[in-house]
Amino acid sequence: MRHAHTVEQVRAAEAELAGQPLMDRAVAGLAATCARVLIRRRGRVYGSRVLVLAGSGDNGGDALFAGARLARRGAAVTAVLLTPERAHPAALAALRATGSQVTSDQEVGLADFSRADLILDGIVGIGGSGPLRPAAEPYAHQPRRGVLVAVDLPSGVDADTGEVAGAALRADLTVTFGTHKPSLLIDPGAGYAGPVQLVEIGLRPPTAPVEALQHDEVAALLPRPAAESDKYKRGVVGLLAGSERYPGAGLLAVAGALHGGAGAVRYQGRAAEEAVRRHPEILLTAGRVQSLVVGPGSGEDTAESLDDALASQVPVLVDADGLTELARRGPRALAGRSAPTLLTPHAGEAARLLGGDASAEQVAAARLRHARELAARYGATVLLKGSTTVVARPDGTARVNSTGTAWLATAGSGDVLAGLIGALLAAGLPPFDAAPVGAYLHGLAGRLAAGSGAPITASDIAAALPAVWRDAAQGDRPQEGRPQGRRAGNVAGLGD
Ligand SMILES: NC(=O)C1=CN([C@@H]2O[C@H](COP(=O)(O)OP(=O)(O)OC[C@H]3O[C@@H](n4cnc5c(N)ncnc54)[C@H](OP(=O)(O)O)[C@@H]3O)[C@@H](O)[C@H]2O)[C@@H](O)CC1
Ligand SMILES: [K+]
Repeated sequence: MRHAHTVEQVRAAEAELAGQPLMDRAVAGLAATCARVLIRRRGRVYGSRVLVLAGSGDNGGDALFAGARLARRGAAVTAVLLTPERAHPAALAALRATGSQVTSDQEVGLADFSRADLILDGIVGIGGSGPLRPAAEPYAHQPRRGVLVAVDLPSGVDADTGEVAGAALRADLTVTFGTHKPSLLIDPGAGYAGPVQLVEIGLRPPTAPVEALQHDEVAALLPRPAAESDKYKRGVVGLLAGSERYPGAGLLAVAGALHGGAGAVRYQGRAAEEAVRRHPEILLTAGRVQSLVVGPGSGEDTAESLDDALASQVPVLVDADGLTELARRGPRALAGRSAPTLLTPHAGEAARLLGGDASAEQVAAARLRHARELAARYGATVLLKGSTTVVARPDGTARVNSTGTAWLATAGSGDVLAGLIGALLAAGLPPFDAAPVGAYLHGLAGRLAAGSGAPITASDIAAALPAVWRDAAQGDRPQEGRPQGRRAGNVAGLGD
């Protein structure tokens, strides 16, 4: 599990360890990573050109101390101070003692930015607020050829939310200290971080408000049939999906559910004839179900289907047309439910559910905030789809998934996901497990189908699910070329 803590929690955990050499530990890890990057890139540290961008806080201090260590190994280090009168005194003295160049001339800094083999972004860390200050902003737009390593987090990214108010420095690699910050897991911030390396410094923060399931946790949560299993023990999922106008959505939801480990799929939409032709194993009769999926392509039947689903005593997943109808009814429509409800909107549907309080663009730019807001308003678990999928509970705790790939953004991909998660709900996983496990598998299936990069269809994603499931169930790590998470890959040859 990757745990991410807020700035407030990090500060409190840091205070408990007062007197311990936290900065030394952080700097040692940071400098060691930078040295490895230089050795991979140039074969040695000696003679490499390193630029340190140092702001006025401890983030700048970390960068200057790391610069001093690299200078002692023979790197040619230049430090650019963004607020010269307030640079970290001890760190600046350590760097000066190596004979390195120190300047506050931003023209020099920008020129070196383009030339350096390695740039340390120590402009601002968890002490940041608002958009980058004017002195720092030009670095966000400056071209470079070297590797940019963000210290703790990329400057310009909000640590707690991943929101980017203006410009931000786009890193090739982030070295973070003590714990992940939510911004390193959630887009758009995560997109600026690159692969993230965590340096342990001894922090003991409390329960994390944001976490990301990793391969082992997903493996442990996957339902496995036992010797005495029958279809009800494995879980029967009911699908209220597919209409005369959109029959395909129903078929894709069926494919997702069948490959999601359902003991059986009870199909209750208008595409029954085609569904049974394609998937002869489905049931068309009314009967017992252990979860319901309502909405994918449900068209003209949506209102009635949603009534039926919400009146049931089983977990309900509401997607697509079901969400549009729910937005019309508002949060009170879920008030009487005793069984769990899971909503799976994309940004546009989320905006609708929020009743016009935010646009789709605003939702996408502040994913964590809006997923939490929706979960709280509707008293339901919410899976907000997109570049990072965020799952939030009404109490604000969240899980994020980053196995996704841009190739997943294809028609019908969400229908497969709805069926897949519906099957996991039917198997007995609570929504806060079923949703991130489903998103994790769905993302990997997309990656597997897309291979080294090729257009895929939603049917390809469904077809790839068994292979992904098999790997996960056997505890196999995703193989090379099939990274576990976007940021776990060996991007630009920099990951460990
Ligand atoms: N916690 C831990 O356990 C450990 C923490 N460690 C390290 O300490 C870092 C936190 O240091 P920190 O508290 O000194 O804050 P930091 O991030 O340097 O920023 C403050 C400065 O930035 C400025 N500034 C603000 N907003 C800005 C903006 N938008 N754009 C530009 N500038 C902006 C602000 O200016 P001011 O508002 O004062 O004018 C202030 O001077 C942390 O990220 C990690 O690297 C490790 O060494 C060891 C263990
Ligand atoms: K930084």
